[in-house]
Amino acid sequence: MNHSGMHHPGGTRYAPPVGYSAIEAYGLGKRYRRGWALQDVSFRLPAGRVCGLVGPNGAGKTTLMGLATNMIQPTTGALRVFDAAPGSREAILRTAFLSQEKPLFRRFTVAETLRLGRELNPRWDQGVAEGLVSAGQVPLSARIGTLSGGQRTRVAFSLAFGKRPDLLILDEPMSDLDPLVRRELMATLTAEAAQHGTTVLVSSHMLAELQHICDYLLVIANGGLRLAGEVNELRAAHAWFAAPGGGPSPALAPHRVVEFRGEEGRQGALVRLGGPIEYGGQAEHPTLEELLLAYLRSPDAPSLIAPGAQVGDIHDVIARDRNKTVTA
Ligand SMILES: Nc1ncnc2c1ncn2[C@@H]1O[C@H](COP(=O)(O)OP(=O)(O)OP(=O)(O)O)[C@@H](O)[C@H]1O
Repeated sequence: MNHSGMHHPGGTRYAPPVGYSAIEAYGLGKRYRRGWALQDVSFRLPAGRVCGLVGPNGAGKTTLMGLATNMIQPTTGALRVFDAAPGSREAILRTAFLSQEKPLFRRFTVAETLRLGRELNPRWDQGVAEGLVSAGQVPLSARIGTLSGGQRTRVAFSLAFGKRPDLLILDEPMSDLDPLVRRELMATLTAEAAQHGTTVLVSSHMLAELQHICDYLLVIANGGLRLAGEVNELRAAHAWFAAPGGGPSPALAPHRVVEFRGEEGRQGALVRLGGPIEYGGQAEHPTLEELLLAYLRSPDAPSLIAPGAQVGDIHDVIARDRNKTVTA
C-alpha cells in the first residue's frame, strides 16, 4: 500500500523511512493487584500514522499509554519507542503525552505555563503553542485555576503541540470540548501530523470522529489486542453480507462472522473475509465506525493483527540493544 498517497488536510504527507516504527510492543503485560490490565499485547505502530486506540471502559487503553510514556512499568514483555526504552532520554524528548487528568499548575498564568514548556523542552515552538491558545481567546494573563475545563484542555493541547514531539499520545482528549473546538483541534492535529510526520496515538470513545482522523487502528478489549493495522487494510479484510433471514447462510461459509445485525442501521452479517466475495454487489466493506462497533459488541471475535502491525521476536530487540552498546 502506498501510504504517502493518503490525503490529509494541511499539505503533503511526510513519508517516514519504510519500516520505521514509532512504537513496538512485545508480549506486553501489566498486572495490578486486581488482576491483569493488559496481557500479551504485541504490535507495531509505524512512524507517521495517526492511530486510534479504541476499547470499552477498563479495557487497558490508559495502561498502554502509561507504559509507552514510562509512567508505569510492564509486568511482562517490553515496549520500544523509536527503538529506545520509554524511559530513555531520547524517547522522553521525542514524546508528548496529554493525559486525561491534564495536570497543570492552577496558580500559574497561561503565559507562565507556556514559559515552563519552553524551558523544559529543547525543541519548543512558541508560535504553535501561543497560536493554539489565542485561537481559543484564552488570555495569556489568566490563571489556569480560573479557566473552564475546555480552556484548560486547550492549554494542555498547546503544551503538547509546542513540544514538537515525534510521538504525540492523547488520552481521550475530546471529552470536555464543545463540538466546534473539537473540530478545530482535530483539524490542527491532522495538519500538524501531516506537515511534520508526527505519529499520533489517540484514545477515544468518539468513533465517528476517529473515522475522520485515523489511518491506523488498535482495538483492545479485556486487556487483549483485538485489531491492529492500517484502517484501509482492516476494512478491506471485512465485509457486510446481506443475510435476509438474519442467520447463517451458505454464502457466509468461507468467512468468519464477527456479528449478525438485525436492528437499526445495516442488516446482515459483518464477516472477516476468508476468501473472495462470491456474489458482487451484495457485500461491501464496513466503515471504520461499523467495524469498531462490531468488535466492541463481539469481544470474543478472534483477533486480527494485520501483517504490517506484527512484530518479530523480542530476542531480536535484545540483540539490537546489545549491538548498540557494543558500537557506542
Ligand atoms: N493503578 C491501578 N491499580 C489497580 N488497577 C488498575 C490501576 N489502573 C488501572 N487499573 C485497572 O486496569 C484495567 C484497565 O484500566 P485502564 O485505565 O487502562 O482502562 P481504559 O481502557 O483506559 O478505560 P477507560 O475507557 O474507562 O478510560 C481496569 O480494570 C482498571 O480498573
